[in-house]
Amino acid sequence: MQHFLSVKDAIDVQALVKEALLYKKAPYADKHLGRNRTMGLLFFNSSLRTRLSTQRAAQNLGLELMVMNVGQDGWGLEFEDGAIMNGDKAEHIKEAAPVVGQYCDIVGIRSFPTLVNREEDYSEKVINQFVKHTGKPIVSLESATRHPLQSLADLITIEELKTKPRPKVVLTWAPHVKALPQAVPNSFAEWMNAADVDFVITHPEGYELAPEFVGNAKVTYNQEEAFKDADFIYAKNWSSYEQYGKILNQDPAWMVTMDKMKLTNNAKFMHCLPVRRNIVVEDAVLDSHHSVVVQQAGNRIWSAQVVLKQILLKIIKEESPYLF
Ligand SMILES: NCCC[C@H](NC(=O)CCC(=O)O)C(=O)O
Ligand SMILES: NC(=O)OP(=O)(O)O
Repeated sequence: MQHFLSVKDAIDVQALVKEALLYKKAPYADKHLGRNRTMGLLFFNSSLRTRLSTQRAAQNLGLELMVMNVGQDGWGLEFEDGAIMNGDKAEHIKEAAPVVGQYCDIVGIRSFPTLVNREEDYSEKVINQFVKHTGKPIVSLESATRHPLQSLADLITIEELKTKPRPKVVLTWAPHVKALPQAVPNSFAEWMNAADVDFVITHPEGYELAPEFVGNAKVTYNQEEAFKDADFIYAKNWSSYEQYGKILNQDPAWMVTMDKMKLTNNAKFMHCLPVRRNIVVEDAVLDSHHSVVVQQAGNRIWSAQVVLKQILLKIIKEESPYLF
């Protein structure tokens, strides 16, 4: 694997899931793979799970780590080609990224969307400039439009917990107080469309995701209809794609409740976290046997570890082709 930015970088999704579950049983099986190599994690935005689980995954593979909150501690970065840098941005990505590449063998980037400029966000301007200028493999730690390490962990969780070969998986929009990115639902949809599941998306009118992510999913505005016989309920808020970055609806009737969970096939409740209790989902669901959110977050280690393994194997192969 060269970079990890979307499901397209996973040559065989099922094989990745299987390998991740092997790591869960034997976390240190490849402890020497990352020896004398360093991973850098650059955060433009807050994180708990991604930061800690990716560090843990890297440590399990013997990698050294450097972590930086570039959004807070770094120089303001300019991304425009040809910019006259007379404002508050001290450094251009054309220097910053290759400098990071001098220090690190693999680089993880977290960079949320602007939610103002759709074209810019959907062109993945920030992470793609790191890909272009760093000269090292780049791992998305949640970019403007995708969160692939999360989606792989979600698929691992579904694989672990499914009770039938082709479970019904429902992605439901839920209310929120803030305008949030489409990255998590986009990415979840992209991975579910690559998996063997019966995939349904439900949201209020105006919250249609970009068609390239919806793919072949069934889409309905009727949440209760969607919940019927579901095996997994995956809740997430997102802001509008059509009226880009806007909040169109905060109707609490879209919150996931115990009454709605009763319509399902005793479904597991999933959320990428952080989740706002009694806004997105009521306490009764999160505190019940339905909720698998902690196990799901735990699986972030194995999703990161299997991805870093694939990238390390490519680096080692290129350095020492005679070994293969
Ligand atoms: N990495 C997982 C989700 C990150 C982000 N959530 C948030 O910003 C929640 C913030 C809040 O609840 O205030 C999102 O939706 O993409
Ligand atoms: N799910 C997730 O990515 O969590 P963090 O934002 O805390 O990393």
